[in-house]
Amino acid sequence: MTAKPIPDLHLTLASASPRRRELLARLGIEPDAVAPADIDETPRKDELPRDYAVRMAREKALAVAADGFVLGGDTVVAVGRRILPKAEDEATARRCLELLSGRRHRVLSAIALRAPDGSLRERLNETVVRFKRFSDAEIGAYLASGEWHGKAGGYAIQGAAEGLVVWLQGSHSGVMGLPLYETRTLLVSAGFALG
Ligand SMILES: Cc1cn([C@H]2C[C@H](O)[C@@H](COP(=O)(O)OP(=O)(O)OP(=O)(O)O)O2)c(=O)[nH]c1=O
Repeated sequence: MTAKPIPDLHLTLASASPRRRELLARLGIEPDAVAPADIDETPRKDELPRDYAVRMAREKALAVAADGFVLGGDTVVAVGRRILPKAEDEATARRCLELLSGRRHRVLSAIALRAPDGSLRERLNETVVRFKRFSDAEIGAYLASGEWHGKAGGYAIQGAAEGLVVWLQGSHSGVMGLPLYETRTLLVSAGFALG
């Protein structure tokens, strides 16, 4: 007889991002299900980057119908109060890189966990990153790499972009999409049994 799964112990990752899954695996966690949340990701008028990141993580965790725990996450790159887009085309990626060149920016990475009793817990990681001042050749080479595609702020720190980072204060995993310290403490505080 096959043992019936216990729904309360299930974890669903409400994300289409393969990086979030890889980062979760570093905590020894393999989600029982991966179910991308289909939500409207348009920022509200005058919404602050950190409020937007937390709201998106929360909406993702709430949008997925599943038993057990549901984990949502959202990563936002911000320059001051300005939320940078996810770069879906080269022109957008170029604009992001020109804006980020030689200056500090913030990466807000929020996570939200819906527990089996329906309660919701959230955590936010804020990391400050400073890139070198980019030459035209560096921007050209980075755009040619295609690594910017689908990434908030038009770069991926897990690739060649890290070679352009002068300084970072905060969480490397947070910039990639899932801040591991916050994720671990959130799961522990909700009573999720870590391996
Ligand atoms: C800044 C930065 C962002 N990113 C990625 C992480 C996220 O996947 C993406 C930000 O978009 P998100 O909306 O946070 O995530 P997503 O659309 O990829 O997946 P889902 O909404 O289904 O969870 O940018 C990197 O991979 N590396 C980086 O250095």
